Amino acid sequence: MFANLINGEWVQSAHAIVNRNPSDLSDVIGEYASADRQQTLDAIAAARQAAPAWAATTPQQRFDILDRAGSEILARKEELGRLLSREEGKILAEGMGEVVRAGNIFKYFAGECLRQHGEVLDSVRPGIEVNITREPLGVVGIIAPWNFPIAIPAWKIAPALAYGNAVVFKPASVVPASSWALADILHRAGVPAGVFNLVMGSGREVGDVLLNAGLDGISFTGSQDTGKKVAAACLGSGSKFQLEMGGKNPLVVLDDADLKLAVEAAINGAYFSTGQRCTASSRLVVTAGIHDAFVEAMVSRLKTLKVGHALDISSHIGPVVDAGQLQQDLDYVGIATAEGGLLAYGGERLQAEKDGYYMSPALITGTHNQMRINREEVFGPVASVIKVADFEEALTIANDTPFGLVSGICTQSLKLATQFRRRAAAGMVMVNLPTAGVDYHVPFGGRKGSSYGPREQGRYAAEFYTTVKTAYVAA
Ligand SMILES: NC(=O)C1=CN([C@@H]2O[C@H](COP(=O)(O)OP(=O)(O)OC[C@H]3O[C@@H](n4cnc5c(N)ncnc54)[C@H](OP(=O)(O)O)[C@@H]3O)[C@@H](O)[C@H]2O)C=CC1
Ligand SMILES: O=C(O)CCC(=O)C(=O)O
Repeated sequence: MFANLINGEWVQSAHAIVNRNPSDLSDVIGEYASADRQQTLDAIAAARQAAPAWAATTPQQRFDILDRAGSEILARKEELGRLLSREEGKILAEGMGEVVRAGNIFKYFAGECLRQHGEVLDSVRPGIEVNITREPLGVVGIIAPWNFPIAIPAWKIAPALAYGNAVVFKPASVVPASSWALADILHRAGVPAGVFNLVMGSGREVGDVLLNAGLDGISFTGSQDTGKKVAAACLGSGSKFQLEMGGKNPLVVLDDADLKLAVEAAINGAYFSTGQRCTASSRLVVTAGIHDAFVEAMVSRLKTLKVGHALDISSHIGPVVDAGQLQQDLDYVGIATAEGGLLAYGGERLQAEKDGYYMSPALITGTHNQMRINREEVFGPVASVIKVADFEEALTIANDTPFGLVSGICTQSLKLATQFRRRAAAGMVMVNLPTAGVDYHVPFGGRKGSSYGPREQGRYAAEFYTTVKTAYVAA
């Protein structure tokens, strides 16, 4: 059984998480130790003890460790990419791409260790100097989702360590293998005992302990429902917190769009990675003049996509991650058609020899923005089309959502693209690009119900993982 990493030791548990391949349920990836409450408390105590010495390391020491971890991740991209695709179900090219992203993130934050700086100002009073510096929070709890099993842990763990914090990390139960591999790499890269702890286990048990332990910070990505629980618990226990929680992202297609480009952006954004991205384009907002041609071209393109085993290089779309998510996706197709939407393509459970969780990508037309299919996050290969009159209506509909992560537009008009960029009520805007697929060195995050707290990624990550100190010194 793959063990948890607590205080620099591999620790077994009484119970196991059995990790199965969603492409082929007969393929068991491994058994992973499911930590209990006491083991989670042990990990927190170890992190508390290790945090001050880690905060006092030199930037060079932290650089060396994070850089070594990044190099190993990059060197093992094929092996780790296969492992990731086996446990989560995204196709191999996407799995390997995600591993490369994780390696680059560690390299980037290794560099950030060396680039930390403060500010010196003269006081408004004579003879006084003001120094503004950043300090680590202390111990940070990290709770990750299943849809990016190595990149999301990387973009939380790397800045936490780079800025001098100790970490207790809980991965999603359904994808422990990539997290275990990452913990093993960090351990061998030289992270001191207790500075990085891995506690695999359920949200109800391990997650609950982390939320109520009064940690210095909690960084969470996952559903809105759980995010609300995280927020309430952190307010109670006094932990600083940061939440990333999904989207209902619009891709606007205007009459003047390059049709081929718009279709490729929509196919990529809505269906690649099986639509299991918080940045997925689940609402396609299309103006009347291009609507019919767009829908026809989408259906033609969808017919060329092969749904299949994630490790089969001819597959374009892998399985859904598990039975619960598959049922949720199929239910939403039913909800949309019951509300009056028309199923233009797909939306069916696909039977497979190996019993994987396969469904055909669904395109639903004739929808309006108040339908549940356009208000609630599905998190699967399901997209709906909303027909609108013109740019102004498209923008209004794009912004009319409880979420605000990404907003995209396809147009050849610089003027309308600029208007959209300025007026979109979202944390990220994409012009003539899919809504999904972001860089690792720039801020990531949204507005309204999508996010709470400082942005993740790039140097903006320092806003969450550090606290600012202002010192007044009489000269
Ligand atoms: N925005 C995004 O990036 C993501 C959004 N989602 C959305 O969430 C839906 C459900 O996915 P799911 O994985 O169940 O998401 P959850 O929000 O339930 O899980 C995310 C993480 O939180 C943990 N967790 C769950 N309950 C608690 C709790 N009470 N206290 C502390 N931690 C907890 C989970 O642990 P455990 O795995 O053990 O349950 C997991 O590590 C999806 O259908 C999708 O709509 C999901 C993933 C990512
Ligand atoms: O689209 C991306 O590259 C990132 C998506 C993401 O972070 C998520 O789905 O949680």
